[in-house]
Amino acid sequence: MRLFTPEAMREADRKAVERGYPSLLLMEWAGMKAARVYLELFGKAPALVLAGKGNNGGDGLVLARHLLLEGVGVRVYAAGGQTGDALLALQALLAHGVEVGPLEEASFREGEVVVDALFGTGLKGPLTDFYAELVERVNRAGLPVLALDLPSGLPFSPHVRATATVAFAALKTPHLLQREACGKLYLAEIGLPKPLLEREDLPEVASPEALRPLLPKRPLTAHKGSVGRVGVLGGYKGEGLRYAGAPLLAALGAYRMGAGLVHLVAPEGTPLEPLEAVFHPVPSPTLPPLKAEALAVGMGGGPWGRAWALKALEARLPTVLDADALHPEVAEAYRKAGVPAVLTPHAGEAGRLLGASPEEVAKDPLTAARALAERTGLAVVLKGNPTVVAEGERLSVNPTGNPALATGGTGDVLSGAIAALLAAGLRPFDAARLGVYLHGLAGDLLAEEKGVGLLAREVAEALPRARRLLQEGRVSPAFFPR
Ligand SMILES: NC(=O)C1=CN([C@@H]2O[C@H](COP(=O)(O)OP(=O)(O)OC[C@H]3O[C@@H](n4cnc5c(N)ncnc54)[C@H](O)[C@@H]3O)[C@@H](O)[C@H]2O)[C@H](O)CC1
Ligand SMILES: [K+]
Repeated sequence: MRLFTPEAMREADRKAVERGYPSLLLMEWAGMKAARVYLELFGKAPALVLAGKGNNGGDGLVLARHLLLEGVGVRVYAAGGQTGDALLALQALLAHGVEVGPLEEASFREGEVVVDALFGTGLKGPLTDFYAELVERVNRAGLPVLALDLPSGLPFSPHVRATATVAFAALKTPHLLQREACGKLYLAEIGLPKPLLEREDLPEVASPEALRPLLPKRPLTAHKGSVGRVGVLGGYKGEGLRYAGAPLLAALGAYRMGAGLVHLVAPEGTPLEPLEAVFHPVPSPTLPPLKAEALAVGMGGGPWGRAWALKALEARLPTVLDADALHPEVAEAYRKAGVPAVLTPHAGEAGRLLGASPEEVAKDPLTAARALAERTGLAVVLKGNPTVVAEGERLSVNPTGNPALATGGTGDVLSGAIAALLAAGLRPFDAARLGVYLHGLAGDLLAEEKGVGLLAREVAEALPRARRLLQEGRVSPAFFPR
C-alpha cells in the first residue's frame, strides 16, 4: 500500500477516467462506503451534511442520499456552482425531494453528526474568510464529525478536527502526518483500477500484508544459537551509572523479539538483568569476544556513546546505532567500512546529524528521513508520529503506535528488537520496518488495555503478542479496507 500525495491521487483519478472508467462510479462508491462507515459509527443519528462545490462535496451529496435511504434524517447545505459529477449527485439528491440549503445558512443542532464534505484533495491553499470561519464553527460546535476523504483544510490550517475520517482509494500524506486531525481512520476502496494504485515511486505504508512474510521462521530444529544472537553494548559509568537501565531494556527488547541469546556488554556495576542475558562487565567501552550475529549499540552510552560505536565496528556485524552513538563521524565510519547499520534517531538526534533543528525535522519527517539515509548511506528509523523508515530510495511510513509510547526506555526496547531481527537474518530496511511496526503495535495493544502510563519493559513484554497477531493475520489495524 502506497502513501499518496493529494496530487498523486488526483492523477490516479484522472488516469482512471482516461482509461474509460466512469468517474461517477467512483463518486457513487465513495459516498456509499462513507455512508456505511457513518451507520457503523453513529447509527441512525441525524446528519448535517456540509458540501463544497467540488467532488468532495459531490461525495457528501451521494452519502446524504444513501443515509436517507437507510432512514437517517439528513439536513444538507451546499455551496453553489456544482458542475460535472457533483452536479449529477446534487440532481439525484434533489430528485429524492431533499431540500438543499445554501452553506451560508448552515446551523448546528444538538444530537446531529456533521459530515464534512467541504474540501478534499482539491484544496490549493489555506482556507480564508467564509470557509475558515465555517471550519472554526464546525470545530466549536462540539458535535461528532465524519470527514470525507480529508478533514477540510488539511494540510493547512485552519482545518476540521474530525472524529473519524474515511479516506478514499488510498491514504494520503496528511492522514499519517496530521493524524490528530483525522480521528479514527478508515480506508474505503472505491473501485479505482488496481494498477493505478501501484506506484513504486511513492512511500509505502507499512501494512500487515507486506510485513507478515518478513517474520523470521522458527523451525522445529531451532536452538538458541540458530535463531539469532544479539550483542548489546551500552551504558556509561560516570555519574553513578545514571543510564544503567537503557542497555538492559535493549536486551529485553531483543529477547522479546525472539533473539536466541543476548550478550550484555555494559560498565562494571551495571545490574545483572535480565537474568537470561550473558554478562560482560567492562571498565570502559570494549568489544569482548562475542558469538553474535548483530549488535545494538549506544543506548545509555552518554559520553561513551561514540567510543562504544567505534569499538563495535570492529565486529563488522549488522548494527543498530542508537542515542549517544548517533554522531556524523560514527555514521561515516560504518558507511566507509561497508558495515550494514540502522540509525534510530528521534527528531533532535536526526537534526544533529543533518545540521537542522528538531522542528524542521519533525515538520517534514519523510524528507528528513530520506535525506539522512542518503547522507549516511545507512538505513534510518526516524522516530516520531509517524515513525519513518528510509534506506536509499525506499521510504516506509509506520501506521502503528500511539502517544502512550512517549515514555523513557521505549526507544531502547526498539533498538534491541530491531537488532534481534537483524540477527535473525533480515536486511536492515526490513528489520527496521518490521521492528518499528511490531513495537508500535505492542504499544497499541497496551494502550487499549491500560491507557497512558506504560513502562518500556511492558512494551517489550507485549512484543510476542504483537508478533503473534501479525503471524496469524489477526491485526486489527487502525484503518482497514472495506
Ligand atoms: N480519489 C478519487 O479517485 C476520487 C475522489 N473523489 C473526491 O474528489 C475530491 C477531490 O475533488 P476536487 O473537485 O478535485 O476538489 P475538492 O472537492 O477538494 O475542492 C475543489 C474546490 O475547491 C476550490 N478551492 C481550492 N482551494 C481553495 C481554497 N483555498 N479556498 C477556497 N476554495 C478552494 C476549487 O477551486 C474547487 O472549486 C476528493 O478529495 C474525493 O473526496 C471523487 O468523488 C471520487 C474519485
Ligand atoms: K472533507
